[in-house]
Amino acid sequence: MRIDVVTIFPEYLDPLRAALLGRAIERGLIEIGVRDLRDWTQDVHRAVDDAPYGGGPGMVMKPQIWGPALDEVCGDKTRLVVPTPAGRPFTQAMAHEFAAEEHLVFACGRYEGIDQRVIDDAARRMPVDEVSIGDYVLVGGEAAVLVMVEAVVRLLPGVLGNKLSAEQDSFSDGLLEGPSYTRPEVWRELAVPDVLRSGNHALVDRWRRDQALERTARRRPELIDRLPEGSLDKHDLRL
Ligand SMILES: N#Cc1c(-c2ccc3ccn(Cc4ccncc4)c3c2)n[nH]c1N
Repeated sequence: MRIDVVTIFPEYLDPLRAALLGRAIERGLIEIGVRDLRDWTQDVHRAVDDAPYGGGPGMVMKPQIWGPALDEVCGDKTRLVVPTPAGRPFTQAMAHEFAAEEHLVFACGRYEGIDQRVIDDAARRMPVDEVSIGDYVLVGGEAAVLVMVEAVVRLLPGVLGNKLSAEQDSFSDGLLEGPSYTRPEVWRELAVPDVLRSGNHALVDRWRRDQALERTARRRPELIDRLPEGSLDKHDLRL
């Protein structure tokens, strides 16, 4: 997979080259390019924004700059992802969809966002997703791209050390994951649940399922309602 990010703050994306993602790049599992939108400006001030039509606060990013940038960075296999507070919620299911793509381009807006015609024009040539990472307002798209790239790249084969880690994620079965424990057995008078030290894998699996269901019902009850038909067995339903 190749990922390109277009931004006016390329240094904001430096964390993409650290830790797990950095190792995935070194191992050739992914290629990541970060491009400075100002490289496509033609004026001495390298302006990327202008006042909004219809008035109102803030500035809007210019289509004459974004258009040529995306023309150059995007190809015939590109899926364009545009972070925006007005986007569809980014979910684990969407992360899996993105992980199956050959080429992702992330367009990072700033100010009040990117002129809508840039997105509409791109949508004439490629799949475009306007996506939000949550119901709160950021200053630009870069932080959202860091979140989405991490969520997507960790799903790629070979990136995570232990294959099961991705498969047993929160949300992989529609539920939040339950609590995790490691040594020591007792810490500050708090003990690890006995079942986890029983060596009985069936009991451990059952306990973990119960914990996931109870935590989901308590913290995200709407996820229970969204489970596919037949997801809950008779043992689950007794909870
Ligand atoms: N994904 C995502 C986001 C953003 C986001 C993303 C891109 C841009 C570009 C510019 N802004 C600033 C802005 C624009 C319009 N209205 C208010 C603020 C952005 C915010 N905010 N909150 C999220 N969950």
